[in-house]
Amino acid sequence: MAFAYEERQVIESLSFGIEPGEKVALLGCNGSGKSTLLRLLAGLYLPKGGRYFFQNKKMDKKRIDASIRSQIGILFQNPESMLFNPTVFDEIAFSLREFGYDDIERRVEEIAEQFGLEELLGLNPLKLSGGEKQKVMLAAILVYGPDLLLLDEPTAAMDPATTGWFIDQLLEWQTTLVLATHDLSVAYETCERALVLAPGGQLLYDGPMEPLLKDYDLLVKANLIHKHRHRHKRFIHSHYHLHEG
Ligand SMILES: Nc1ncnc2c1ncn2[C@@H]1O[C@H](COP(=O)(O)OP(=O)(O)OP(=O)(O)O)[C@@H](O)[C@H]1O
Repeated sequence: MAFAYEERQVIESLSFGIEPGEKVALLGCNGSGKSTLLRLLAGLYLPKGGRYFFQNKKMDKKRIDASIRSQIGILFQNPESMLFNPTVFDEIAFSLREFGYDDIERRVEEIAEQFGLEELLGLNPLKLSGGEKQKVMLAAILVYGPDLLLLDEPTAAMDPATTGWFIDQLLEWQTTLVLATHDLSVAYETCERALVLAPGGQLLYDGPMEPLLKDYDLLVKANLIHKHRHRHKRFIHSHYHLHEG
């Protein structure tokens, strides 16, 4: 498929398939089109060229109704843009109410316990820290059990301990996952497959994680690592570097 914002081509003839239950890391430098691709996969944008099939049915305007929305969960890069309820409880309950679930209180309390959010349920979500907001938004998505989970830089605001907790959660969830990240170690620990986008939205790599991490030329080409000079004690030297987080 292909996608452009007005005249600006962002995704160029991308072609790939994802099997149910697969965990796929979406890698690429700033502006390579990861967030745009996640929005396409969520059905928030429709391709401007080519086709996108979700669960063997073509995604089009007619299909994007509540039943599709309840099968796909997307976490945006900036969780603030998604928080609009007066309390954390209401935030997590929102989609459950929209999709007509029963037993809402029990479901919210269960996921709040799993995420360690019990003490925050009565608070205004906008007053939480960045990492807590990410957790609330994730809980609000996972509580309705989507088949496809699309996460845009979910660990960007998390401290190392929370990131570790989050990776453990990701490994437990049975949903299909597409995880956009700049953090190669999070990608490696959670996903068996990687898609690497080049600036301009072409696919540079589609395959298992392990060989990708040994392919320095490709990682440099995709801007996922770089060489620079820096200081170690009294010496200045240069080598390949990961800039994570
Ligand atoms: N709403 C929009 N209107 C016009 N251009 C846009 C819009 N959103 C994104 N773009 C452009 O599309 C390109 C891809 O952006 P996108 O946010 O998908 O990249 P990304 O890989 O997610 O980047 P990052 O790693 O910085 O989050 C960028 O050049 C961006 O300027």
